Amino acid sequence: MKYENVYKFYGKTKVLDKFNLEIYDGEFLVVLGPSGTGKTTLLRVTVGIEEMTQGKIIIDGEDVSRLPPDKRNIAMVFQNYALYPNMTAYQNIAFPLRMAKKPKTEIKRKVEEIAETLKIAEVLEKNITLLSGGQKQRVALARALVRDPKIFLLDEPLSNLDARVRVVARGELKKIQKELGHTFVYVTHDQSEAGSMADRVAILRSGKIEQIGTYEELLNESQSTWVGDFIGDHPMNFISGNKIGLKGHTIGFRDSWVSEGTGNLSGTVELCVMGEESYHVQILLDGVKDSDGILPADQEIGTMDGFAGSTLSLRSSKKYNIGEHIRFGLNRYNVYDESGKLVECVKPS
Ligand SMILES: Nc1ncnc2c1ncn2[C@@H]1O[C@H](COP(=O)(O)OP(=O)(O)OP(=O)(O)O)[C@@H](O)[C@H]1O
Repeated sequence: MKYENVYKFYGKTKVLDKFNLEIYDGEFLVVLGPSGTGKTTLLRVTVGIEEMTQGKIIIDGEDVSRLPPDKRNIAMVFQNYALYPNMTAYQNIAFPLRMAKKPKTEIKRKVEEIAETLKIAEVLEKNITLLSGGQKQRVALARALVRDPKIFLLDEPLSNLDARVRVVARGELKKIQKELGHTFVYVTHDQSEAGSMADRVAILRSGKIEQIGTYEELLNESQSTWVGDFIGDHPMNFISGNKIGLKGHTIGFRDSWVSEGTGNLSGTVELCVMGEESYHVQILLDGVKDSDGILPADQEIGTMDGFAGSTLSLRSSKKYNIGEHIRFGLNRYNVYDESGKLVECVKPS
């Protein structure tokens, strides 16, 4: 599927801005981005429940931009599942096939088959209101899958599940997608979902793709300070390049890219909290007041609202006491120019 120069306006508000993207067949693409950046609009325009203002969507060489939703061979799973509350799970899943006037025997066979795959066979006769969040989510998925569409659009389908069920559901979803070979376009706010499921992640910013790649590439080779700040469990750390001889540039590094004990940076531990696999250590860098050294605490870099240049976060296997003074160096870092664009990824040997 390919988007070519797609624009979407709501009145005067530009939501999709010359949007271009090719999604490969069988790919699991996750779309991440801040709130209000056009993710849901992108899905709604793709499935056809919202008309685009300008541009094309091409599927298998055919321009589907002006086709009605039921002629696009695309299914969408909504965040709130949009199930029919007065129907059983069976009736919900069968609904699109009934609308397509399929024979009863075929409907029964398909619904049972998909219910088996998604492990909801035993709840088929239950009313939808009696199902758990996880079961509802699977019914919604089954209802989308039963039509056997080529492309699936999923808008935060796991967000109503509790944290543990969500982790299991992620794995199942990924497995189903690979087994069936469908193309999935999956919108989420949850970066760990992106990291665990996506073949590629597209970061949407103001209706355009800011960067696309594997989650790892986005983390390690963030193309802009904006992406570095946005992606990851913690934002990328940024310091002035002056400190290490790169005047006018910004140095970006992840909290795990440090070696403790030696190096040309030092600071005082402000906070040390235990994470799942390591300690998250917050450091107030030395030299904060030095105008030729580290950026002053109140200075903002680029578009990173409220980013205080003086406080960094590190990941460590060691527990530190508050007030402890530590020295550290960088195992790798990225260099950004004045406009916040990536210049170089450096890995000192
Ligand atoms: N029907 C509509 N009429 C007018 N403006 C709309 C409409 N739908 C969305 N918008 C606006 O378009 C912009 C993008 O909305 P959209 O829901 O696509 O963002 P999103 O990235 O999915 O956000 P979120 O992550 O919060 O769900 C927002 O500014 C929103 O207010």
